[in-house]
Amino acid sequence: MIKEQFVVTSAQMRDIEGRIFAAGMPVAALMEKVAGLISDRLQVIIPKGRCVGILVGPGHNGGDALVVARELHFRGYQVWIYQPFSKLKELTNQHFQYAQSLGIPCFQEIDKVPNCDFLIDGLFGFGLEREITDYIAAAINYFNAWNKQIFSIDLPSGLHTDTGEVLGVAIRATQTFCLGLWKQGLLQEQALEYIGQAELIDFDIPLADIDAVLGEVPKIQRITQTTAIGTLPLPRSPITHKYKSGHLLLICGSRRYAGGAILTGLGARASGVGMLSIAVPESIKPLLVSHLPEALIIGCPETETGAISHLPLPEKTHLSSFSVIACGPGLTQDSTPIVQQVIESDVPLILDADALNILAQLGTISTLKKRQTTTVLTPHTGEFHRLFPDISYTNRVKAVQTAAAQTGAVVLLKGARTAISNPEGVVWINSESTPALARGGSGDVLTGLMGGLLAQAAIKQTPIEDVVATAAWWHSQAGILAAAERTELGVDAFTLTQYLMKVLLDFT
Ligand SMILES: NC(=O)C1=CN([C@@H]2O[C@H](COP(=O)(O)OP(=O)(O)OC[C@H]3O[C@@H](n4cnc5c(N)ncnc54)[C@H](O)[C@@H]3O)[C@@H](O)[C@H]2O)[C@@H](O)CC1
Ligand SMILES: [K+]
Repeated sequence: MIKEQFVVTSAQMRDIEGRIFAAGMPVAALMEKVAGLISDRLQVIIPKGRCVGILVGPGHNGGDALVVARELHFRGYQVWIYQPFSKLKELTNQHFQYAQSLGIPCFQEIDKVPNCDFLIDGLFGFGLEREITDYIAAAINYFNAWNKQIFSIDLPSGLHTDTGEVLGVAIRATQTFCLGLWKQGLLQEQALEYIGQAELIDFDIPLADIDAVLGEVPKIQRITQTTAIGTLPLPRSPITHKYKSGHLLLICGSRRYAGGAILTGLGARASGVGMLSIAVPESIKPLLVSHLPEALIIGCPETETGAISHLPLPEKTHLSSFSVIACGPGLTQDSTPIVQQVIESDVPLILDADALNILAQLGTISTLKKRQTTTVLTPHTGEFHRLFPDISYTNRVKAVQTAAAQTGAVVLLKGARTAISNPEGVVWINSESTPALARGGSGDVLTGLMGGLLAQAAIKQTPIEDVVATAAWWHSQAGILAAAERTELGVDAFTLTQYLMKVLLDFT
């Protein structure tokens, strides 16, 4: 396990730091170490000699900020301090006294502080307990309105450490230096606009203390390159053959949405899956064959609206001859019998897009209850709400944990911070993505990629949620690389499929 993987709540962070202090590490020493690391980072980012305003809170977040103030002062920056509180924690107060003794200008009144281009936000960290009100809220709005670069210590002040919700008002940070371990709130979608660029400041928390508090298998983990690459079906065994690399069946497309079938097929191709079969309405079979000559295209009888009416699988190749089935992209809602058929099968199944809307109409929980084998649901927020109308998704971690527990499925909730939970509540969060992916078709690509990876994983017995997490990571890394090379406007779903292979070369 690497530090970047862990995700903690404020209570867990409190417990972990409590163990460090109980073991003898003085609080002041840890504060000095942490603030020293932050000062080193700031010295690289903020040009020498510039004016830096330090916003100081009443607790140890403020203490961190005061140590940073002292250090930047000695390194030649023009530092001033804004500290509007009457009661400070003991250690924070000592640092405040010392900063004043050094002649660093300190202000208690907001309208007295001089202008400057860089602010350090040390108002609140993981000790924020309640909504921020009156003169503190006014100060936060005041500094946000400056539209200057703000560097937040641990968390942007005002964000709930666990849910990422704004407690009244919050600092809009340019960069956030998260201390020691990623706080859960920083991985929640609603916090994104306040966090800016987030980075972890590792201050050598012993793994033993983390394990003691989080347990052997931490409930919530952040997907990292290390965890994702480790789950890829690489390297291949030299004696493999096409049937040992999984056989994926995609059931997708309609006369109206032929493109969805093609994009899903291209996503599956990029996964390296050994055998790929794609069931589509007969009328678009030639189209699929032309885009995916290596795939076995199954032309299906279709309804008068051009949707698949049933699967003409010759008796010998019935559904259970496939390692995985992925169903839904471009299906339209006229293929209910197909969705029922695959749900009743005993084949590991991914349901996406229209298959999810059909599942919602059939009754999510009651329909899935019968399934004994792996099911993966990949809704975006709208589909999630239709599937689980009474689960709130403001805290997306809790939302996927609840949905997974209720259905017995692995649930992936798409978004800027995609969250994945297995039925036992073990959660993966994909913490890097790009708005470039918020386009029609990119979800189809993910479904195909995920299906192909799951089909190959069936052989290695990799936990399902780890494979789903790897698919989400790979998909977003391809989007990030494509956006870097083509801008965020240049990542259409087809282009995305081309970058899936390219990005992997950077990581393997
Ligand atoms: N625990 C430790 O000793 C260490 C903590 N560190 C820093 O200390 C922070 C945690 O420090 P604290 O636990 O003192 O808490 P914070 O500094 O995050 O919160 C400050 C204080 O603000 C008060 N407060 C909370 N909500 C408020 C509100 N809405 N309006 C007004 N006042 C409010 C609380 O009484 C709290 O004590 C971390 O985020 C990190 O920056 C690091 O220096 C590492 C060492
Ligand atoms: K802060």
